[in-house]
Amino acid sequence: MKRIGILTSGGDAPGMNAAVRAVTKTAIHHGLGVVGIRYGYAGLVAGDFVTLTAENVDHMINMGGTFLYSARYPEFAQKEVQEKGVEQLKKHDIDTVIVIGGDGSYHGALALTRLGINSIGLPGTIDNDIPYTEYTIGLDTACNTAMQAIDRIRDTASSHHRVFVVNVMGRNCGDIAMRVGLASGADAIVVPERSYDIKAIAERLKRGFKDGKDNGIIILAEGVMDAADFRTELLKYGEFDCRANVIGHMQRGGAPTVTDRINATKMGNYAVKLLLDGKGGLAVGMENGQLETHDILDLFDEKHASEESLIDINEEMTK
Ligand SMILES: Nc1ncnc2c1ncn2[C@@H]1O[C@H](COP(=O)(O)OP(=O)(O)OP(=O)(O)O)[C@@H](O)[C@H]1O
Ligand SMILES: O=P(O)(O)OC[C@H]1O[C@](O)(CO)[C@@H](O)[C@@H]1O
Ligand SMILES: [Mg+2]
Repeated sequence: MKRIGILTSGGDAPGMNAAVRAVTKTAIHHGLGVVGIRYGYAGLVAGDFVTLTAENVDHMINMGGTFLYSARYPEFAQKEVQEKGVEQLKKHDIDTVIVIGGDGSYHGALALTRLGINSIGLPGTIDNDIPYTEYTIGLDTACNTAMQAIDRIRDTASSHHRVFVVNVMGRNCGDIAMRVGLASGADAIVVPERSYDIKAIAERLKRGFKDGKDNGIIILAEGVMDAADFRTELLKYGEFDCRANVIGHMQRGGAPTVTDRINATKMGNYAVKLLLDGKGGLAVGMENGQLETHDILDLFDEKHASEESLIDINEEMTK
């Protein structure tokens, strides 16, 4: 093995830098060189490479965003573009790659492996939408950030006896909404994985106010609909003082939590060991708190299993 290339791709996620740091430090420990590829697959094809040293990644464990930058570069789905990327890697003596990104980015990692560059995918996305893993790097920080925002929204909602419909991120996956909804004591959690009854939600809110509650919070996954549209629908079933709120990209920023730092570090360390063992085309995941691997190819036929029981628990606790 010569040198490891590392890139971050897709939406940035808190903890990506911690993973890059772990890869760099572990690789150096084993006498390997590490090259940072900037701007995801776009930088790979352009040859935007930077040698990483232990000093480069110092203080990176606590930094949000990705210092390697990220990109959405759909052109990388084309074989001839992938081959240009491989040429760049060979030119720079890089024979293995670690990709930190979401499900889309994994397609690129598999393509590189098939073209002779052993590549390992680390789950780096706030969405937690990757099959065969209960956790993705950035999920915990994003949930904490959203939860803190909702705590603040509840303060103002209570002061005015208002209902707030709050959109949280997650693309087509409801995991952030489920976690944040339960953690913030939402009156309803609405996600793409489950059908919902907007009239029943309105009735529940009405009952709450009648019984003396002074606020209503609905956590709405962005994959279902916009908070503004949901508000319009809700108002057909009751007269609420109701506001729509979108937390948005704030959920992707900020210093990673302890959980994200530790898991990103473990995953980065593990990825180097997999490459040292000559492995490629694998996705690192976590099941019952333990790291494991699956063939990337197997992920594409699977759907991520959300912890939907969180919604059941929340439902059981609402009248
Ligand atoms: N089929 C594919 N083949 C090769 N590369 C791909 C493919 N699909 C996506 N990619 C690469 O991965 C990049 C990121 O994919 P995508 O935008 O789906 O984000 P992601 O990795 O799923 O992360 P997130 O959803 O968290 O933002 C794309 O811009 C592209 O460069
Ligand atoms: O940063 P962009 O391109 O606006 O993408 C937003 C999307 O990226 C994510 O933040 C991460 O995949 C999703 O939750 C969201 O739907
Ligand atoms: Mg994705």
